[in-house]
Amino acid sequence: MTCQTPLIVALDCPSHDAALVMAERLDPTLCRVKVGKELFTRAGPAIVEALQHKGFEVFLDLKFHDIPNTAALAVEAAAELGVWMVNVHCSGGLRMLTACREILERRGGKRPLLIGVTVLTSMEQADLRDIGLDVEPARQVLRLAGLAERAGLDGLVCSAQEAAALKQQFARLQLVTPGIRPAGSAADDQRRILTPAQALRAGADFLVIGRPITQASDPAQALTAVVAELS
Ligand SMILES: O=C(O)c1cc(=O)[nH]c(=O)n1[C@@H]1O[C@H](COP(=O)(O)O)[C@@H](O)[C@H]1O
Repeated sequence: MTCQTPLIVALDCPSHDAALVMAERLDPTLCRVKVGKELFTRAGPAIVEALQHKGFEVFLDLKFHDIPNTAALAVEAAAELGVWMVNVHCSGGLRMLTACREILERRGGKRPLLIGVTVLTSMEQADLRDIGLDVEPARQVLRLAGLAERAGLDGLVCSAQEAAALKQQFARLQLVTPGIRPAGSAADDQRRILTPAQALRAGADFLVIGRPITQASDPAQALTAVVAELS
């Protein structure tokens, strides 16, 4: 089934069954789905297979960040699950990123898109200062994007607020942007946010949306509303 929109719904659900109930309300021609740390830790590879069986392309969002050998083998394991996209933290460094890309190339065949997380969309300048980085988020994102480019990754996770600058400098990289909030939605723990339409206009290739859809009283209707905003 071909997905016709850039939308990726974050299935941040507490169990296999809860994720499948949510997926039932979504349409695989209107969105891909993301399996993240909570769901994968509870439900394991079986939930990825079940979602694929329902026709969804799956972004496995485990944000690997480790020594090069460990991260690369984890990425290889993700590829074996047949996921559409997998991510690693750019702050793992150039050698880690390169090892992840190389292991996918050695494996050959159909491989997932390998995407580097830059600065989490929940972080603002004060959060970076707390971890010893005296730099604006947008500047740090560009620095990490340079690493991803050198390592030959397929794209970046960033805030849509940085999309225009990134597209200008790194046109090849696909931009995956969480921190998407339809007008009027709560920001929750997100800090660097844009609306779906703003994100697309800024140059985002894929928009990750979780709670505004999954916690809506009618998730299918919330998804349709976002699709309508984008068309
Ligand atoms: O890699 C991610 O997907 C990610 C990176 C990032 O910088 N910010 C971010 O929010 N995410 C994920 O995107 C989703 C956003 O969910 P909502 O805030 O509910 O829309 C969550 O599953 C996060 O884990």
